[in-house]
Amino acid sequence: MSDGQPMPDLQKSRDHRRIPIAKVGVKDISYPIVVQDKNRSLQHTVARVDMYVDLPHQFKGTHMSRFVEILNRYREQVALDRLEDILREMRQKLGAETAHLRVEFPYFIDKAAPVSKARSLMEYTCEFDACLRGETLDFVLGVKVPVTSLCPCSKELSRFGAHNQRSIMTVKVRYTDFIWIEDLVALIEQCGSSPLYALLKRADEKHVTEQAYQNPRFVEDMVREAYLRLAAQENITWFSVEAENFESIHNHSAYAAVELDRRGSGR
Ligand SMILES: Nc1nc2c(ncn2[C@@H]2O[C@H](COP(=O)(O)OP(=O)(O)OP(=O)(O)O)[C@@H](O)[C@H]2O)c(=O)[nH]1
Repeated sequence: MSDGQPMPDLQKSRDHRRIPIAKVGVKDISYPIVVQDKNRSLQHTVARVDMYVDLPHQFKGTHMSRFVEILNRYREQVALDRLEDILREMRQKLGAETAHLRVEFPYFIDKAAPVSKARSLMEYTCEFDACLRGETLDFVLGVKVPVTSLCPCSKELSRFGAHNQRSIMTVKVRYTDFIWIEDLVALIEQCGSSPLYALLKRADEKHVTEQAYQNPRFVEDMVREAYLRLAAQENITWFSVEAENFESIHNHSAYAAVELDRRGSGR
């Protein structure tokens, strides 16, 4: 305080409502991170970061500045292999039992167009969602994969064409051995009618249009195809897949979701 008196610390004071808080902290901090890249070793990107801890009922508030202090101590090193260190430090510095750290970031994959082979960077929104409770680290990798879907019903009924649209497939996985984002994207891209590319020349455009027409998929087909492919990977202990088709003939989306949990099944 400018008059030399100690500043009051309201956060530390007692709360009498006897209500513990499961998650309190900072949300949506923009921060540079480093992600392992299958083809280029490392990829630098900028994440939106959420950091939360639990707060016992007797405390009025958490110490918000400490979350940002911790993040800044890991400057240049906020990466998958440091998440557990960051979570441990959050728990310790905030006197909490549970810590949550979620980073959502754009990740870029260099793809070749199907015919011209023209190369371009395609953006995928990814997330690392980690939680440390006791000695258990829970980690979920999430990726949003945009694809084209073409409606089988529309194709069946129509003399010409079929309605088609951009769809977003959201996959989340828990696993035992490292999974590349690139491999997860490639797996999910097989589940729509056609993959998306940032750059298509005319020959490519003809190819993806015909590919989608030959490969019609309901939203149900998309999540079922993803289920089969993900369930075939022993390494994956849990997954969820959502598909949202932004229908071109409706002002609403078609949606489907599936989930498989093998944790505790001895596999
Ligand atoms: N707990 C809490 N703090 C908030 C909130 N909104 C803003 N803050 C501010 O977060 C700032 C930092 O608080 P602390 O982390 O306790 O700061 P500090 O006491 O200087 O730091 P420490 O000595 O490490 O506890 C304060 O200025 C708070 O007012 C809120 O909703 N809850």
